Amino acid sequence: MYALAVENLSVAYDKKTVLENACVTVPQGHLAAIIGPNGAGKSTFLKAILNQLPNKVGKVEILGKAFEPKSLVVGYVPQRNAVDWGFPTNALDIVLMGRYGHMGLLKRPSKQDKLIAQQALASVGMQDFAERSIGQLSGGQQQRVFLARALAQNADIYFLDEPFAGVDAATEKTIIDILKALKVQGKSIFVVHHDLQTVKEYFDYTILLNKTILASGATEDVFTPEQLQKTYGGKLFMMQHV
Ligand SMILES: Nc1ncnc2c1ncn2[C@@H]1O[C@H](COP(=O)(O)OP(=O)(O)OP(=O)(O)O)[C@@H](O)[C@H]1O
Repeated sequence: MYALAVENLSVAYDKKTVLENACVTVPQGHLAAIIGPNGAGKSTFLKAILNQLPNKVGKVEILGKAFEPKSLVVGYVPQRNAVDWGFPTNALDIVLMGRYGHMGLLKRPSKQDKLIAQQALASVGMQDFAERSIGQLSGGQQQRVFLARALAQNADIYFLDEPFAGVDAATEKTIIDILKALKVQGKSIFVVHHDLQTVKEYFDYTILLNKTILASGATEDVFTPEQLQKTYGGKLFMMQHV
């Protein structure tokens, strides 16, 4: 069974097609980068997989099943700028949302849920900020809290949209170490990523996307100058580092 199987996925916004016939299968247990230029459709690809876009056509299976919004199996960390940070809630409550699907009918967090949420906050180095309003956290701290929420959910497959955007080197290291640890546990992780210089170091699997999936597979096979040229065209100026 594949972690992700996508067949002929297409998405249009206002009749403009931004994703066309994307096809990819990814085995379980990989830490996979999704890369491609700005506007290539990477966020759209994630949102379509997670059934957030009404105008999608095609077939998507996550661990052999169609995505269900209440699924506990799938954890999602959206792009930071897609989140309403004015929402009046504190960091611990955000992380507790990751436990929501695990709670009983009354949706009241148990002691165990609170403990798991606190542990998740601690694992991203944010234990001292549990009571802080999310609007009063720095960008990197917000990113850590959202990662903690996904960790508290204890999902099997994770989708993260640019988790390293605007974070400092220490936060980036914290995040990548956590993602690598998830992979060691056999989980599957998909990360929209922009920094081509760290792809080989961070990811064992790479998906190249520009309006459709251009290539996917083991990073050493896919992350080649030829494939990157195909994906980025003339816009690629970092070829010498590849
Ligand atoms: N809600 C929307 N309505 C209309 N067009 C949209 C919408 N969201 C995205 N687009 C367009 O779809 C295309 C793909 O956008 P998307 O955000 O998926 O790209 P991306 O690869 O994630 O880009 P980036 O690397 O800049 O984050 C872009 O041309 C964008 O302008």
